[in-house]
Amino acid sequence: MSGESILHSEGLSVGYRAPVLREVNLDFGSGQFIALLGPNGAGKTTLLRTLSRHLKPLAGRVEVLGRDLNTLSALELARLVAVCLTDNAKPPLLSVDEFVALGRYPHTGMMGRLSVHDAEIVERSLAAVTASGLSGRLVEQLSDGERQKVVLARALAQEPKLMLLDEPTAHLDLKHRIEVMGILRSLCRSHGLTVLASLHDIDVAAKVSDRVLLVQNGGIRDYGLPETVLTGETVAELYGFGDADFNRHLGSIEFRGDGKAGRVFVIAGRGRAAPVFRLLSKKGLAIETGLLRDGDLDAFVAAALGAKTYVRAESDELPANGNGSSLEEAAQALTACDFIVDSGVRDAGAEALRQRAAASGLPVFRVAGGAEKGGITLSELLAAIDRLPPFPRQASQ
Ligand SMILES: Nc1ncnc2c1ncn2[C@@H]1O[C@H](COP(=O)(O)OP(=O)(O)OP(=O)(O)O)[C@@H](O)[C@H]1O
Repeated sequence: MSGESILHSEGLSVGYRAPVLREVNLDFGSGQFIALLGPNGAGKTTLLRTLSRHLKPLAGRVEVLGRDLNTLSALELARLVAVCLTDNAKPPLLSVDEFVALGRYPHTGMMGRLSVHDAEIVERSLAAVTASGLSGRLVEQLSDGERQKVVLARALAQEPKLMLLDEPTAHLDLKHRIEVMGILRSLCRSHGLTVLASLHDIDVAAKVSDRVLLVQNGGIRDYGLPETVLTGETVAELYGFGDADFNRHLGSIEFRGDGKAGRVFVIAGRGRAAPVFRLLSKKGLAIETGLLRDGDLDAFVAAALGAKTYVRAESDELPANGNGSSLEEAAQALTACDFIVDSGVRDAGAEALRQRAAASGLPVFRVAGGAEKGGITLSELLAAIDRLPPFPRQASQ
């Protein structure tokens, strides 16, 4: 479904008096969901406004389905391209159904009557964004999230080839955000619709989009598969993160603590410790952890949080007596920490570290939920940490 060129641009410059983005060369096939990403003020809205002919290009050309954007009549353009910009319109005295029906006018003409078929499309479009219940209400009386769905329904009713959406989920709660993204994605798959949507939620963009278009510093920074373009470094540079990391394996942002509140060793493994890591990191603790197998979910989360991780390779079977060299390193790190959290994983490495923890004389907290029975809740862990004497404990001993 991606052979046909839906949108093509060459040497495009967009902006106002001065260019905001230069040399924008795009070529989008049909049936793709493309996320437009970039920091505030990078030019996402300006690009969408230019591609939808709300703004004249400063240079270059744009083609929609092989036709020069400038030569399309307003009606032809509306049949091909639907646009939802952020200026959240509140048309006075229009009902939801009348508003969504406006999307049919490119097909019926301004004076055209809605056929039964058109009325069905209006109904289907409202249902697609789970807004059938809003039928009969006045648009001006809707909440921001409800109005956003209705604006999307109008765009769907237009049955376009290309949808240009500026922050289409900004006002939606998590459930509706996921729903709307799912609907747009399935329209791309089933109807060959192409969507270019500016998104601020990079976690969502990484998971729903077929391609990502990154804009920054006056131009296109990158374009391609989210799986290859969205690396931790690229995302950090794009948004200027200092204290967070985008983890490409998890497709999510992790926030690092400043690590100034003390040092904790977490006996982790098999993904059990991910919530423990986040909790300790928010508490401002520097984290060390082991002994993880390569590819363990815990290793990804720990790395994203800036933890020092002791990993053994999949092939590197721990000797029965637990005397592997990486185990020894992990054990030494453990005894140099202020306290220990045991996530209750049951394997030879964890067992060996547990014995070293018990012998270290350091406080050890076992959290519930692992393979081992017993343990405290995460709230109890926080309270227990608060009761510890000030760190660094070992310096004062
Ligand atoms: N009407 C205008 N006249 C002049 N400059 C404008 C106008 N609208 C926006 N700009 C400027 O153009 C630049 C790009 O703005 P734009 O709204 O396209 O960014 P954006 O990437 O959509 O940002 P955000 O994520 O904050 O919505 C900004 O520096 C902005 O101040």
